[in-house]
Amino acid sequence: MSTTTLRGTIDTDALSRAAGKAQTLVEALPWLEQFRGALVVIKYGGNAMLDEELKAAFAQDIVFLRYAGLRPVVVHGGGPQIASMLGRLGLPSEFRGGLRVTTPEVMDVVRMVLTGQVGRELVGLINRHGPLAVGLSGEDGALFGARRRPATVNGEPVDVGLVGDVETVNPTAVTDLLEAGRIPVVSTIAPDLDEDGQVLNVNADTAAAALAVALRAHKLVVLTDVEGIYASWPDRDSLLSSLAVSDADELLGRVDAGMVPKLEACIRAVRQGVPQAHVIDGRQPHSLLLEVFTSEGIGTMVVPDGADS
Ligand SMILES: Nc1ncnc2c1ncn2[C@@H]1O[C@H](COP(=O)(O)OP(=O)(O)O)[C@@H](O)[C@H]1O
Ligand SMILES: CC(=O)N[C@@H](CCC(=O)OP(=O)(O)O)C(=O)O
Repeated sequence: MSTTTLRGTIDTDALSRAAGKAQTLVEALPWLEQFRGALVVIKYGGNAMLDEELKAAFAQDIVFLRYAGLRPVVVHGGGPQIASMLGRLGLPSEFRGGLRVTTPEVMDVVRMVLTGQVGRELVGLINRHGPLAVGLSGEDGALFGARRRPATVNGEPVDVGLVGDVETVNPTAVTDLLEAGRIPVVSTIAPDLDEDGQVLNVNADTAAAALAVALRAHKLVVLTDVEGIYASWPDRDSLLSSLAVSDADELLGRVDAGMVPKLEACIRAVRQGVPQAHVIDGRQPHSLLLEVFTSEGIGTMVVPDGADS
């Protein structure tokens, strides 16, 4: 629609679109105030990482957070990318109890793909916007120390080889980078605390939670390939917007597949002092910005007991 004035034509539709954009920016103001300087750990999952446009949008969001005054730390996975490289090399890709069976040959591939490929690519995408991102793995500066853990299948422990759980975090390598204004991009390979020179394959969700705790992060955000946490998966009407940590604990027995380590990560982070942990849809472009800067948020938020009221 247009209106003619003495000075020419005013496009009233364009004006109302501009007002909508301004409204979106203004809505972000309280969150910009609340999160100024806030340290946020973002776990970027393998399946939400397969589309080129989504990856570029994710990198934009991370840079946006940094320029908006937050301190983002990226922890990435890469399960599908590891599977693809194992396939190319003719090695088996097997999971038991949600964890990859990791022989010494598989460990070499996991380390090469996470640190040498997936991490490098994310660093490159972020650095298109400026020299901000620096990649590191749990080996750098002794960031992580891990101990071997078995998987649990039908309540029984099952050996999955060179797989570990993070037990120690020395966050100095990350905090040094943050102080220098950088964006750390972490791959989750960890030295074995019990065997000198050995490294272990660590699930990226649980490693992100351990890092969020050690850094006293304001929030942990886990991007994945589903809208959030469903109370009774796959019932699409059961998406949860928020849940208390003891309800999350109770739900743990009823979720399966890849959601188990994500829910465990949220519980671990919140129980150990991170005020909020989110599972959001990495398939939706700019979901991270919607989570941080809009009043409705997006996905599912896990909070301490009593904080959800
Ligand atoms: N209760 C639940 N809510 C949401 N997703 C669930 C639930 N239970 C199982 N899932 C499954 O978990 C998957 C996410 O895990 P995964 O594919 O391993 O993620 P990523 O590759 O991001 O690490 C979802 O796509 C869904 O199939
Ligand atoms: C022990 C274990 O299973 N490690 C994972 C590490 C990568 C990861 O967690 O990647 P996503 O976040 O993409 O699932 C693996 O080897 O696939």
